[in-house]
Amino acid sequence: MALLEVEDLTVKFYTEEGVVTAVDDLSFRIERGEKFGVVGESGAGKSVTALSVMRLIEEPGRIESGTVRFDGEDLMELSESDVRDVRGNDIAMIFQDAQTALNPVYTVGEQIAEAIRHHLDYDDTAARERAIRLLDDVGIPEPAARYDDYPHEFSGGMQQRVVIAMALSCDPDLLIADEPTTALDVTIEAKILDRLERLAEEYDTAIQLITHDLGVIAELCDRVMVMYAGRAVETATVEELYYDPKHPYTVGLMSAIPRIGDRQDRLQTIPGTMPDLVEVPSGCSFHPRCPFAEEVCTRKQPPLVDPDTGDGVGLSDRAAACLAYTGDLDGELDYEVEVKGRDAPPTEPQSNARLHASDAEKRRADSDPLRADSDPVGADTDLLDQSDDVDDETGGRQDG
Ligand SMILES: Nc1ncnc2c1ncn2[C@@H]1O[C@H](COP(=O)(O)OP(=O)(O)OP(=O)(O)O)[C@@H](O)[C@H]1O
Repeated sequence: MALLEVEDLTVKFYTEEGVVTAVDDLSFRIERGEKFGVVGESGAGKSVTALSVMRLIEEPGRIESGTVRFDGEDLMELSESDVRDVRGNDIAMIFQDAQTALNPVYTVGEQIAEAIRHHLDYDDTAARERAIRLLDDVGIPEPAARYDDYPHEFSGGMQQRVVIAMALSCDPDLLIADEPTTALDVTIEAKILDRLERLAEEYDTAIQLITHDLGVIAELCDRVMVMYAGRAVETATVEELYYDPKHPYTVGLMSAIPRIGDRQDRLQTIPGTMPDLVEVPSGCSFHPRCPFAEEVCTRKQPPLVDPDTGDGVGLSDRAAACLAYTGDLDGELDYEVEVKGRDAPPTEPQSNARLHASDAEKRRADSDPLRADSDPVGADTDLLDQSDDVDDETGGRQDG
């Protein structure tokens, strides 16, 4: 039995502008101890998916349908108090902004110890010891001394480590991490991801890592689901995704990963933005941005299929939702995957995928009214967004 099984999940927000279908008939599975990545641009539905699993969707949102089974138990059927027990004990969640997760008026040690006392029924001394061990585990120097410091005395990177310690304090089976390192400098990001990976293995915790950055997925994950406009468009192992991406959107995301010494203007590789989810384009929702789109793509929604056979797939199988794999397209997907440093360990994105549209397709795309108000720069600055924050990894106290 898988640890988490989500089937046919649909979540809508009833806003003044209209009904937003944030998650549309989504199914996926996370195995025990697995590191599962969810990737896609802003608005793809990644966070809403995670919040739905935790049953934390609030008005004007509504989970319309679907099942979420955790360890065989349907979370949708549980009472509110039983779900609260699952949160914290079995599933923990961390967010991008460490500051909002930490209470400024309590010391970090107290906050972790309180979570331990509450969920694990430890006495004060045992909770303090476990909290100090956790601070040490997440890489905070002099953990016993830092136990009594307040959140503002820690740098951003160190605060996020504290949040990870708090999330792991009750030994959850699943840790949902929503853009946990996006606000941090890249070198600190790499260290925290590395630490997260080691701890997940040590504690046998599965991770659902949400990010818009395929580079982060490569650092940590075993398997990936690529989301677009509330739907899964591709699922694969990390190796399959990097060496052999199957969906044009994945190829576009891959092209957008910046590399050292890379002078190519990547802002042109995946033009357009995520559609307005009140009025999702007909057929394949990616078709207005896809260089390979044909007329059929405007009216037929592609099912998730095995890209080799075109057959339907199970929850964990390799799959892509593109009509190229169901035999509906006249043309072929024409893209290259240039693999860099095949022998290098998969800590760096390995492939350098490129989309090619024929001149005719480019002209069609350029004159496509659906693209008229697209914003190529906006789309890709999001994909390339990196904070300039410089963090203090020495563990030293912050000034002031
Ligand atoms: N409280 C809300 N009210 C109305 N619409 C919402 C609400 N929360 C989310 N949505 C909509 O649901 C869609 C999916 O949002 P979601 O936050 O899941 O995207 P995401 O992929 O996590 O993007 P990001 O990386 O920006 O968080 C978006 O169109 C968003 O506008």
